[in-house]
Amino acid sequence: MDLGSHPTFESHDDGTVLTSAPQDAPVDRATAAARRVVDAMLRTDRANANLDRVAEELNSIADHLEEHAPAVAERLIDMWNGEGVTRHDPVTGPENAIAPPIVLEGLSDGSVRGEVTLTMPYQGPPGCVHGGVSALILDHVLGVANAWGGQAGMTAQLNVRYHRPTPLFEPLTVTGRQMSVEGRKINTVGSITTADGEVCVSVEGLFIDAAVPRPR
Ligand SMILES: CCCCCCCC/C=C\CCCCCCCC(=O)SCCNC(=O)CCNC(=O)[C@H](O)C(C)(C)COP(=O)(O)OP(=O)(O)OC[C@H]1O[C@@H](n2cnc3c(N)ncnc32)[C@H](O)[C@@H]1OP(=O)(O)O
Repeated sequence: MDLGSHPTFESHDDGTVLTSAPQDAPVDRATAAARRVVDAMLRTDRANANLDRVAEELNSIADHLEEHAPAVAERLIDMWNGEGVTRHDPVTGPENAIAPPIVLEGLSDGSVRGEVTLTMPYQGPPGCVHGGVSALILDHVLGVANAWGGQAGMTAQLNVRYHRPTPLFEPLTVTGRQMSVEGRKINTVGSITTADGEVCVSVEGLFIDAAVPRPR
């Protein structure tokens, strides 16, 4: 899978930042505000907050953004050619309000690593992370681990084991590592652990090196 050049690398003492750390660009600031709105919407007092006004103002913001939206095909070309591949995805993308977003580093031992504290929008069981959200995060982290390992691919299988509930509101460490490459088949593992080192979720993924054409 051709990932092309990656315009957002930065060298750090600990490793190499593989994803796009949020910057002070207007789009990053606007997306961070949208993320804050999603979180606050779940926390606010339904009886006392003026939600009619909130709906009106948010719809007016959406109207403005949609008025300035190019055709989807054009937008996809910009995303994949101009802006860098790590700015829009739902796990690390600073421009994607759905993303926490997680900053991932590639370490010299071949693994990738990031830290994240997840909040209300990612809830599954009471006070805990939704299992599908953990799977989403790990699928992506394994994908980045493959890129860091030198051969990337499409997810063909993801085997997820939930060892214990994953807490919200606590720092979590997410890791991934490419284990082997046999022809087009890539085996990759990863986990989500608490600050105490307890493994909450572990995954084994099979990825297949497959060409996905970039929009042009
Ligand atoms: C220098 C550092 C750089 C760092 C840069 C950092 C930046 C990183 C940037 C960006 C990271 C991005 C991270 C993204 C991560 C997201 C991942 C996703 O969400 S991927 C979307 C979900 N997955 C799909 O939609 C796939 C759908 N499936 C398919 O397209 C096909 O089935 C595919 C490509 C998986 C395989 O299809 P075929 O036609 O190419 O190949 P066939 O011939 O079927 O299989 C090849 C071999 O693999 C086995 N195989 C295929 N699928 C299998 C499966 N599910 N289970 C077991 N084996 C399977 C087959 O049995 C065959 O094996 P035999 O060669 O015969 O031994």
